[in-house]
Amino acid sequence: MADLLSSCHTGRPLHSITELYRPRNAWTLRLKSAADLTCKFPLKALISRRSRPPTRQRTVYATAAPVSREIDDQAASGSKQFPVESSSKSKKVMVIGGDGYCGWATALHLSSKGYEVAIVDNLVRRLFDHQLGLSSLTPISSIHDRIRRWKSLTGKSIDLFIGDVCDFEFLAEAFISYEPNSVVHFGEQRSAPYSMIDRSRAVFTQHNNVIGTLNVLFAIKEFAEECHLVKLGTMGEYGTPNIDIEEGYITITHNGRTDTLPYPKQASSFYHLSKVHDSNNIAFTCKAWGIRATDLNQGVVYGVRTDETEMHDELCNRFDYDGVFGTALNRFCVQAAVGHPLTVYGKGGQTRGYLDIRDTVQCVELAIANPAKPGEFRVFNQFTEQFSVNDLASLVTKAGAKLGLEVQALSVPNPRVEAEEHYYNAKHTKLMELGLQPHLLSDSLLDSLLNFAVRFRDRVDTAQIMPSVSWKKIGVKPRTVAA
Ligand SMILES: O=c1ccn([C@@H]2O[C@H](COP(=O)(O)OP(=O)(O)O[C@H]3O[C@H](CS(=O)(=O)O)[C@@H](O)[C@H](O)[C@H]3O)[C@@H](O)[C@H]2O)c(=O)[nH]1
Repeated sequence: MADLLSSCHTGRPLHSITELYRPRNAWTLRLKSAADLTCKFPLKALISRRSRPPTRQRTVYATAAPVSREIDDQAASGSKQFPVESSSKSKKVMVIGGDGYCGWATALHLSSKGYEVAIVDNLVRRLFDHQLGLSSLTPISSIHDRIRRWKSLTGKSIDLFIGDVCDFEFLAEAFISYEPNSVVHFGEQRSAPYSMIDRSRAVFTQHNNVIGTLNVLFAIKEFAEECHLVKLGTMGEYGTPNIDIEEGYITITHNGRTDTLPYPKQASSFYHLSKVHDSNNIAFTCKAWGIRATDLNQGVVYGVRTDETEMHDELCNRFDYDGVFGTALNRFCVQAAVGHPLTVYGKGGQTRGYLDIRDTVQCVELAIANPAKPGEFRVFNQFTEQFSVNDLASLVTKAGAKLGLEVQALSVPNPRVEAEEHYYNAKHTKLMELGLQPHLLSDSLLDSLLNFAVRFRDRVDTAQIMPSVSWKKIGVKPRTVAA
């Protein structure tokens, strides 16, 4: 904890979140690499000696503290029992990053659909806010209160493993004790601007994301080889090529020979690049070890409410509007609500795929319910509609006017290095074929998002709105001030 406080104080980014939860030298056995450990000590045997019998609800900390049933017991009284679908018994899903924006909504959705759910999270997203002086538009409860409230409302338990997937021993223990059928991996540093603050944040992002995913792949190989990996990738892996974007693969004829190859990747931040590296590692392990995996190349997510999160204030999701973690449409709604000009970066012709958070949770459910085959590396483009930044600005301006808000769009110098006018046409049919029923961005949806922002506008810190992370100015000196 001393480390945590000093990190918050100095703004020093952590190289690994494990630093927070485990004093140095606390383990007699430090894992340098899985291969090291496997040859010196039989890892399965080592961990099975330490593991506990499965329990209905667990909270396991990185240091393998005793199992706690406290949340269950406190919450069980007076709960409304939802029917559990019979097939759920064998459907155990581990949601890595289940305390974050997409992860929390997904964990609840899967739980409500009858899956057994365990959240694995190191809570580092909350720490980033402390370090940078940021805050969600919406007040969010602790993960413990969230899970307790869910249990009291629905009777459904969510297991909790608090720790870092970069710490393989922790991850191995979570896998062995939980025995997941599917792993949904949201547990990555997901902000492009965060990864461009300074050298150490760039290194943190790539280390955290790439090594975390590599550890998940090793854990599947070693402990759960049938387990289906559903990995959150990004549409940003493709960049903005001047040809149509396919779903993962493109068939090319070159010098008279034809092959179907991974679609070219042109990511444009250290964050987006980390996802490219992940995709390569996953594709390789599918081939080499027969892992089954689905890479969900997700677009920009908007919205905040899902059927489950709106059941109670304590289930409320986070809503980022700042220049580091806030994404385009959500930011514009908050800006409109507080009378701040909409921050269109550069010419505003940047076009991306977008989707409602209610579709994120639906897509993940569809991927889990229709798993990839052993050895298959499946790629789905996960978005429902394309918009340019200018499109979004004019939609928000119109919706704002209906609510009596005076909204203006302002072109601000683009802090990023990206094409501001370009061709963009990305395929997104595979999830539709599996049955996705999209929530498209209608007037009424935009009205409700704006109303939501208006409801919480007193919580907005307008100093966090303008972008302050520059792709070109990134340097080696640690930036300790609010980004
Ligand atoms: O106030 C703003 C904010 C953003 N933009 C522009 O809007 C576009 C999208 O930016 P964003 O911040 O909404 O989204 P991005 O940085 O691309 O990242 C987000 O969306 C990605 C999907 S995608 O964009 O790569 O398809 C996810 O992978 C990330 O985790 C998520 O943070 C960019 O061209 C950006 O320059 C503005 O013009 N004004």
